[in-house]
Amino acid sequence: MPRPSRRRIPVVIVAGFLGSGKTTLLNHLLGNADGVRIGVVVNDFGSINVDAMSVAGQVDSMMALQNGCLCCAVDASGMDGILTKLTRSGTDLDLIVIEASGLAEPRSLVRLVLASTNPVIEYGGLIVVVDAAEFETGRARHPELADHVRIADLVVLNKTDRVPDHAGLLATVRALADGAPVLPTAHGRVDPALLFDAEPRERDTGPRQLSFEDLRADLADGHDHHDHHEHGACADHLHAAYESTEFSVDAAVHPRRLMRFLESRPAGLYRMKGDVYFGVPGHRQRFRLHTVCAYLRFHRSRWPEGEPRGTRLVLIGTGLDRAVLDRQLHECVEPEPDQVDPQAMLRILRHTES
Ligand SMILES: Nc1nc2c(ncn2[C@@H]2O[C@H](COP(=O)(O)OP(=O)(O)OP(=O)(O)O)[C@@H](O)[C@H]2O)c(=O)[nH]1
Repeated sequence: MPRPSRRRIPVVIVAGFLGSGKTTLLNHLLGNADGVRIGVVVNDFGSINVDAMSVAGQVDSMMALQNGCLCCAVDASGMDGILTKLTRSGTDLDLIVIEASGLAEPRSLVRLVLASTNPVIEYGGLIVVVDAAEFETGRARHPELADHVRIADLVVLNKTDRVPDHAGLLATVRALADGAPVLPTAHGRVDPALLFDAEPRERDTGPRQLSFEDLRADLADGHDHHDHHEHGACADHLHAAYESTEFSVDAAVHPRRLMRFLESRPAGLYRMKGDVYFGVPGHRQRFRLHTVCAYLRFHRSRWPEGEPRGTRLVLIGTGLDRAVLDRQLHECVEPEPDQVDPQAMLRILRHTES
């Protein structure tokens, strides 16, 4: 694949609601970069940066930021600092991808990149990943999700494998995207060339559109919202309604007890991700857990060399009772996993991909 030929390094933002498939898409991109050197900024809402762990090792240069949303945690000079660190990392990058947290406000991220004074980068466009299985319910609760589609330069309608008949949804998303290309896909398998070429489109000035000239003018007038808000005080943002908590033990959990917890998890617990150690004979590998609303999947793989065995999960949702969740998860801890009958793994394995 030809490398992007522009002299400045394009900075592409990948946004999309919790669990829509941003990291999956990023990994597909990294795995098919074909010599294009990619720097990555990964931002996780929770305090354990699962996304960074998922992309580590494949990337030319990475900065990981956790425990908050980049869009509120840094101001324009903070973003400048991040981009400068990446571009000075010694790797001659062709492209920078910022993976937003699942609760980020993409408009703010666009502003931050546009405000950068780093002379070697340029804004390369906004890609919004949409979860085909959850979008309609999601936007009923959070109309902002439709706004995110409206301002995208490229929309990836992901998880179409979970919605075989998605023609109606595709039409809806296309109408919202207002002329930006919409790519139906599964497992983030988009042609990387499309991302490298995701140039910010020329926009006319429809009433609900974000004009990049307007954004620049906003910034020039000092109207960047980061000039007015303290860290984390973005009450109008999607993540104001969400909270996260973590569970981290250097221990195994019992497969049946964990499964019971997962099957009865509260409705407000929209997203869980992280690593689970069962330690059961024959099943001592790392089980990476992902839940997105009702979706539940484990991905089994080897533990990276030297990584301590343990169970480390991030839980994100609304109205979470942290104390109860913590107690319930602690009740799943199994001190003698060697003694657990491997049959206890059956229900876990039903939800597992290797
Ligand atoms: N069936 C199906 N599962 C998918 C697809 N894309 C991603 N997933 C799964 O969905 C889960 C969440 O995917 P991620 O890529 O981690 O989503 P994300 O947007 O990075 O998540 P956050 O950063 O937490 O917002 C994982 O279990 C993925 O394997 C898809 O197209 N189809």
